[in-house]
Amino acid sequence: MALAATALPFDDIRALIKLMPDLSTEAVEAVRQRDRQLTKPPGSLGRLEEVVEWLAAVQGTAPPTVSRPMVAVFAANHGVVAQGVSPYPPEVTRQMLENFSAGGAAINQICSSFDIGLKVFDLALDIPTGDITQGPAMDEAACAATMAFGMEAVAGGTDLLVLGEMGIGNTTIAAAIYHALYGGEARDWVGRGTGVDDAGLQRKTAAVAAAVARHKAHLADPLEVLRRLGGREIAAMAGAILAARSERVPVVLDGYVVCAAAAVLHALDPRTLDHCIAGHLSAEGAHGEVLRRLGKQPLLDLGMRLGEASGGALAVAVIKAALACHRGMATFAQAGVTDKA
Ligand SMILES: Cc1cc2ncn([C@H]3O[C@H](COP(=O)(O)O)[C@@H](O)[C@H]3O)c2cc1C
Ligand SMILES: O=C(O)c1cccnc1
Repeated sequence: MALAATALPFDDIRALIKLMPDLSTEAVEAVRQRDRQLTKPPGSLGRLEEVVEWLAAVQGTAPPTVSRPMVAVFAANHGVVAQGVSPYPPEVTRQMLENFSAGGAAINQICSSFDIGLKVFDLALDIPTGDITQGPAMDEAACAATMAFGMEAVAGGTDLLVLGEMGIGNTTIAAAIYHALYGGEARDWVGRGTGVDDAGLQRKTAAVAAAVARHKAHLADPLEVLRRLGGREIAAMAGAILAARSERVPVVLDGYVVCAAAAVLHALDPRTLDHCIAGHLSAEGAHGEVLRRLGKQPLLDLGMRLGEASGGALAVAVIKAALACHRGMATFAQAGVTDKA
């Protein structure tokens, strides 16, 4: 990409969005043509059929392939925890990374159940971002550099990417982003996260309201929302989504927190999420409204509210089965089954 030497980092991101490849309508047509010949009534696999069309559209090939699915978990710490917004201390972020390495977390078990690779990225856990109620989370250079890190992190090596996060306090960060992008009242976007009590919920709502009020004059630009109210894992995931698009890699979004990264990109240009699917509906209350605004219907609804990419990774099981049906089922001619007249 040719960029002027004077270009600001955020301008690089905007330039990259303009270069996004379109999805392939030819590949979708080829998938539909094969689907019509498979031994089942047309449309009977419902959403599974759409999933295969989506994979083909993104990858630009028919049939599409999912041979190396990968979960990428981005971890960061947040200054806003000083406002008493999480029942857990920020040390838990690092402790959970150790748990991921040891294989003891939910995401380890889900990945091994469905043969999914797992990579975890530590985004300077010892240096929390600024408390968003007091000032910006990051400066522009740090935010753009973290987006670039997210792009590099997922480059190559996968044909289906699931994004996830670990960061104590990040449901407050996500709520602030939604409140900034979508308006309404702070309480519309705030949930209990890991389980704050009523007093904690009040502190959380007050922190989200205070953060958005403090930065109000600068929130018209979604990238300013990201740098002022976001966190490093959110910025890295936004970068990862963009990189996946340029590499034609389909992306599975996890829950309420991951979708905050998606929402920033969607506000810049809704087409940035054409290669993304919503893995599940989180039990964190506002997630349904977020998905409605993003125009995404979740694949699963299991009452989960964990993060770590757990809901997204479970959706890979459905995606793999959808593709196995498409690639492996016999046609009416092959099986000697009579098609409808
Ligand atoms: C042991 C443990 C494991 C987790 N795995 C994901 N999260 C999830 O909870 C955090 C956000 O919730 P809040 O905003 O309420 O702090 C994130 O780290 C998220 O990934 C966890 C949280 C805990 C405590
Ligand atoms: O849905 C999520 O992303 C979520 C919900 C609660 C806690 N952490 C993450």
